[in-house]
Amino acid sequence: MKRARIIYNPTSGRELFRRHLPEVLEQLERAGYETSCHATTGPGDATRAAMLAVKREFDVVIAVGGDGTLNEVVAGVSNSEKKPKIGLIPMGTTNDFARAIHIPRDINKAIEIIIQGKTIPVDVGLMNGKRHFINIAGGGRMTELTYEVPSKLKTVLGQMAYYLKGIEMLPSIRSSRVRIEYDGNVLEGSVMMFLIGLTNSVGGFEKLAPDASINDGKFTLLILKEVNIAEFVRLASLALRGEHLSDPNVVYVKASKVTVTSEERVVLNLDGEYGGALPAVFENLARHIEVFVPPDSVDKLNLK
Ligand SMILES: Nc1ncnc2c1ncn2[C@@H]1O[C@H](COP(=O)(O)OP(=O)(O)OP(=O)(O)O)[C@@H](O)[C@H]1O
Repeated sequence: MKRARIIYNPTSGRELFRRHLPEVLEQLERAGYETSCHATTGPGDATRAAMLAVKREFDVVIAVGGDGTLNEVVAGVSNSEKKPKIGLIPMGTTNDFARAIHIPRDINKAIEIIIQGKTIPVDVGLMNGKRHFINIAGGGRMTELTYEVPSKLKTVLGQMAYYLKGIEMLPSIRSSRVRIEYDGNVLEGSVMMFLIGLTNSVGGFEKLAPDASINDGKFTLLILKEVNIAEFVRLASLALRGEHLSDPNVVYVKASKVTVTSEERVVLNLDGEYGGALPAVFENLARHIEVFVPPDSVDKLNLK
């Protein structure tokens, strides 16, 4: 019998998952999975739980929560040789990764995808050899807003909270002088922000990196050069429609290794959480984990 470990954030998604747990266990049992659960207790706990699941040789680990929980689970399995396959039940306010691989927010449908058994290898990002990311790493004053949004506000308002915070922060946005090295190229100058993405969507901007592939071993590096506020707002609205790529203020390239340094203090954001400050080396761990995906969506995933 196959063994699955559910790691769920009980505070995520208005605590809906706990009520559905009995039927989820039954659904998995019928499909031949012996399943046990762990409810996370706070930051870092999902990583510890995932490491334990690796040690106890579970075949599958199911991350239930938002991008934060998934990030922690991936970090927990990432350093082991024999990794469990990762299933995903999106319950968070931001579920960028789930959206990128077409996992619906419906609990039973998400479980059904795991039961169907189709997995694909996907890339994982690693910063400074120790911190993992699954969606995006970024730096610059602009990217700070993602973790400055209070979680209460996020729960109530969802995506809207980011936009409100973004508007509030607009006047204080300024550029940072950085040196960015990517696959042998160098770019030096003042930038509003740089983003190092694995998937195509970030915080509701689903066309930010329209050609991103989740298993090509490459990041999409997106750099926004120094612009004034009016220009910034214009570019943000272009980015919503995916029309920012050819703008002269935007650098848009693919790279598997990116090194960023600065003489200023530039803080980083990893998957929406505070990620320390520069200097940083970002490496793409190609095809590092196996995740369950809907079999009928594989064609739409832009796989390499
Ligand atoms: N029992 C808990 N109480 C409080 N915080 C928790 C608990 N368990 C986990 N966490 C923390 O909550 C963070 C965010 O959770 P998660 O990503 O699952 O959902 P979310 O906050 O709804 O959505 P998102 O992170 O996508 O905005 C996790 O990274 C984890 O550190």
